[in-house]
Formats: sequence, C-alpha cells, structure tokens
Amino acid sequence: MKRLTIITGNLAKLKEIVDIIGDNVPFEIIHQNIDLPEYQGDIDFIVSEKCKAAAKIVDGPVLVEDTSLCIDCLNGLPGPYVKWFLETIGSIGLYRMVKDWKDKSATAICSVAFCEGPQCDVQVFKGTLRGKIIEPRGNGFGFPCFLPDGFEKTLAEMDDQERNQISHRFKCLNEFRLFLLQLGG
Ligand SMILES: O=c1nc[nH]c2c1ncn2[C@H]1C[C@H](O)[C@@H](COP(=O)(O)OP(=O)(O)OP(=O)(O)O)O1
Ligand SMILES: [Mg+2]
Repeated sequence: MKRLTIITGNLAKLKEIVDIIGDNVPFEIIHQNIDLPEYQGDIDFIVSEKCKAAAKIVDGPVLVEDTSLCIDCLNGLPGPYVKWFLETIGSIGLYRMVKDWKDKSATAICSVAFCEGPQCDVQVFKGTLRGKIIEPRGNGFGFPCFLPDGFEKTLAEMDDQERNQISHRFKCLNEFRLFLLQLGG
C-alpha cells in the first residue's frame, strides 16, 4: 500500500485529521512532526507552499493543513495569521478586537494540500464553517471564541466527536477522504 505522510507540528490537529480520514482509505497514513515555515500570502498560496516544502522533505506523497479564521468586520483578518494572534493576544484578544462591532460574523477555514511527490502538482481542498466571534468559552481544541451558526457551543466546548461532524476540518478532510478513495491504492 502507498504511504501518505501527514506533516504537522500540531498533535491536536493531527488527531483530528487522522480521525476524520479514518482507515478505509487505500493509503497507509504516517506522521512526521515537523514545523514547516509559516508562509505569507493568500490561503491557497500558503498551503501550497507548505505542501511543496513537505514533499521535498519526504520525497513522496504528503498532506499538510493550514487553518485560518477570517473575521468579516476586520476584512478577513487574522485569516491565515491566526496562529500569531492566538499566541500574542489570545482568543480573548480576538474577541476584544470585535466586541464593539455589530457584525461579529467570521469564517473558520481548513485548507489541506496534497501532492504525490516533489515534482507533482499540488491539489488544494477547503472546508469552511460560518459563525460568529463571542467571548471565549471552553478548553477543547477548537477556537473558544468561535460559535458556529446554528449551535450553542463554541468549537472548544464541543467534544471531539461533535466537532468532527460539523467543523471546517471535517468538511475539508471528508472531501479529501473521498478523493483518496477515488485515487485508489
Ligand atoms: O480547529 C482549530 N481550532 C482552534 N485552533 C486551531 C484549529 N486549528 C488550528 N488551530 C490553531 C493552531 C494554530 O495556532 C493556528 C493555526 O495555524 P497553523 O499553521 O494551521 O497550525 P500549526 O502551526 O499549529 O500546525 P502546522 O504545523 O500544521 O502548521 O490555529
Ligand atoms: Mg503552522
């Protein structure tokens, strides 16, 4: 069976990816814990560059993921730079940035890029989840300040099973899973 290497430095993300892809796909899924460069640009560019860097390291099929949180009243910021916002001002800081705006709507975006090797084309998949920014609640993996539309729990208040049925990452990786099944072993 072909091997597919997931490259991420984030183990919570890895667990979700593996749980969603499941074990029916015709690839043996393995992981390398490597912190890839954090590129700048739009979502497609960033995840594609990440994928090319990963394919060079592995010299075979790779999957990388990049997460964005795009807030409407901030014209899409922090977008793919959400990691730096979380590390500096945190979820509460994100909430404070938007608390005086009437429109607090936002989109969580999971983007995944796959390629079969360093010389191969990169394919990008995306999953989006609409919601709004609220005062942070919850301790799970998932944005504590993001309340998905139609739900009463933030992503960080949901348990893994609940989140993996509705999340941006679920939507994206479910599409990728179907693509892998089509691709064959
Ligand atoms: O569903 C999520 N719910 C809440 N927070 C999340 C989620 N997914 C990623 N995150 C965090 C991790 C990082 O602070 C930033 C995304 O940055 P991002 O570059 O994609 O992740 P990362 O650097 O941790 O791992 P990687 O080695 O795959 O690049 O948002
Ligand atoms: Mg990263």
